[in-house]
Amino acid sequence: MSTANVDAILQNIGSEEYFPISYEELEQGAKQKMSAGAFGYVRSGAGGEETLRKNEDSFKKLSIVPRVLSDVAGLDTSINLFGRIYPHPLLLAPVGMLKMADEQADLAVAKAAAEHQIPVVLSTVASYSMEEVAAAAKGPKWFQLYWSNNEEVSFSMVKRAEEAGYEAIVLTVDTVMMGWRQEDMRNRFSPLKLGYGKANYETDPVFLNSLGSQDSDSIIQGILDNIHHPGLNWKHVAELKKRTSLPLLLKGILHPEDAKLAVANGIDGLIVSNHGGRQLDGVISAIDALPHVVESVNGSVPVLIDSGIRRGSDVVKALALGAAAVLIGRPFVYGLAVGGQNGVEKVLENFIQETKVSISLSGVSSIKDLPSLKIVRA
Ligand SMILES: Cc1cc2nc3c(=O)[nH]c(=O)nc-3n(C[C@H](O)[C@H](O)[C@H](O)COP(=O)(O)O)c2cc1C
Ligand SMILES: CCCCCCC(=O)C(=O)O
Repeated sequence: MSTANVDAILQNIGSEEYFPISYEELEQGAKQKMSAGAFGYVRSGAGGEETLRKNEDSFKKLSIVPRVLSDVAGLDTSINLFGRIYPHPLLLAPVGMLKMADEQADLAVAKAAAEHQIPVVLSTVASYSMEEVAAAAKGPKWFQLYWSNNEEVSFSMVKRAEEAGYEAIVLTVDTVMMGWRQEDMRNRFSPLKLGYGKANYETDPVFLNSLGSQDSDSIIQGILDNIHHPGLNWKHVAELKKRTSLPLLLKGILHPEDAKLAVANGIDGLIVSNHGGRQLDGVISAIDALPHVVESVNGSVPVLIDSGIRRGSDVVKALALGAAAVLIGRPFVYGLAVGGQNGVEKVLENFIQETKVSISLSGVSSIKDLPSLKIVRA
């Protein structure tokens, strides 16, 4: 391991201010900084939170069987997605309404990710518009689309993303309506109604033209009318595919048959995800769904994963089970709440370094060799 890695591991020791390292510490730190409603919104899952818990528990039930004496001196953690090389197998998952955590929200997150050339996936319901984020941060960026009932609004947002330099479109397909979120009902908290997610809508000419009036209340009502889209189906996906030259990924795939249909519809990549346990409670954990999805697409498209990834050894397990890359969700949101841009950078540095240590100690020296690493259910 290089001296730089050791330095990074020791970064907290002797430094003046301690920054949380573990996920549990980050969560506690964020709880102290955020309002009860905002923290509850980020932390919680749907229903009885069975899936939220299962996401993490499933990772813990998997064990790495490492190799030794395999010369890991020349570690290579780079990956290739859609023809572009990234230095780490990590992306930042789309997280909407980040002003709940920090005023600089998506701007701070995109700047932190750019420091490491980690792609950030900007949410449709971001707190800053896609053009503002593109102007603030020059790193790789993808755009996450929530389908709009007025489909011309969807196509308009995709066109804007292309023009602003976003490199892929991620259509989220597990959110045709909001999950049953008891914590938010208890707290009477809706960040959408508070306007934290309106930036991409209030800057969209097609959306604005569709409204009778363009005051703040009408914009928010317009978003609520558009964002629930129970009619979404494969025809929309096929039409969207025709409308963009960018790689199109579907986020929220758990069933191998849906994965096959996605490939048949020309989709370029999949994200195995249960939305961090925030949509349908009781569903399979993402890491348990992953090998079946990977098998069903048989290498035809890259399969990424999110939901429950908390540390470097989780990244190793996901890549060993066939993921092309992983997306981090809540950990970076908590980093943002605790320390703004600097907090996100710290979370990413720890993920990067722990991932490197975990791959090396597994006896593997390149990401492309991780699928040969033995993982057992213990
Ligand atoms: C506060 C919050 C907001 C989110 N907003 C979005 C969003 O706008 N679009 C989306 O596709 N997924 C959204 N997600 C889901 C994440 O992209 C991701 O699937 C999930 O956070 C992964 O699980 P993890 O947080 O356990 O890592 C959100 C998640 C959280 C916690
Ligand atoms: C209709 C779904 C709106 C969801 C907004 C943000 C999100 O994805 C979340 O998990 O919260």
